Amino acid sequence: MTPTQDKLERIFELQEKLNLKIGVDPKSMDQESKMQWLLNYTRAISQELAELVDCIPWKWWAKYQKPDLQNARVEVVDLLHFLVSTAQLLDMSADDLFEAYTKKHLVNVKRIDGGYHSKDENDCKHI
Ligand SMILES: O=c1ccn([C@H]2C[C@H](O)[C@@H](COP(=O)(O)O)O2)c(=O)[nH]1
Repeated sequence: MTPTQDKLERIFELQEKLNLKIGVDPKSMDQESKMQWLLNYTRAISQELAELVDCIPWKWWAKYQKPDLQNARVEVVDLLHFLVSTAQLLDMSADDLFEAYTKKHLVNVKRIDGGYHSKDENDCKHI
């Protein structure tokens, strides 16, 4: 990591390198391959999320389960790998993700401050 590089940028760089090593290059994909890889990553996210759930005793009828918070942290990191890969497939850079996050954050705060009694389907169109 260079002294001026931020952590999100570094994560995006490492993820791009790992995915290239695995043989996945979003920059050389046609639309059909992009759709296939979006599905692959969203399925992977769903599976990793299930693994995260398994780190928490969720079976209300069973007594053998124990929390595994160390593994929960690893699952969060696995999820981040696939989330960043998904963002990269959608042509988002670390800067784009940060900008979209902060814009959506403002929408969320406005919704909560306004009581969030109804959903405005258009309040995210500018993000
Ligand atoms: O295309 C891929 C495939 C895997 N992984 C990373 C994400 C997780 O950290 C880990 C998941 O692999 P398993 O531990 O479930 O084998 O590999 C990627 O980043 N990109």
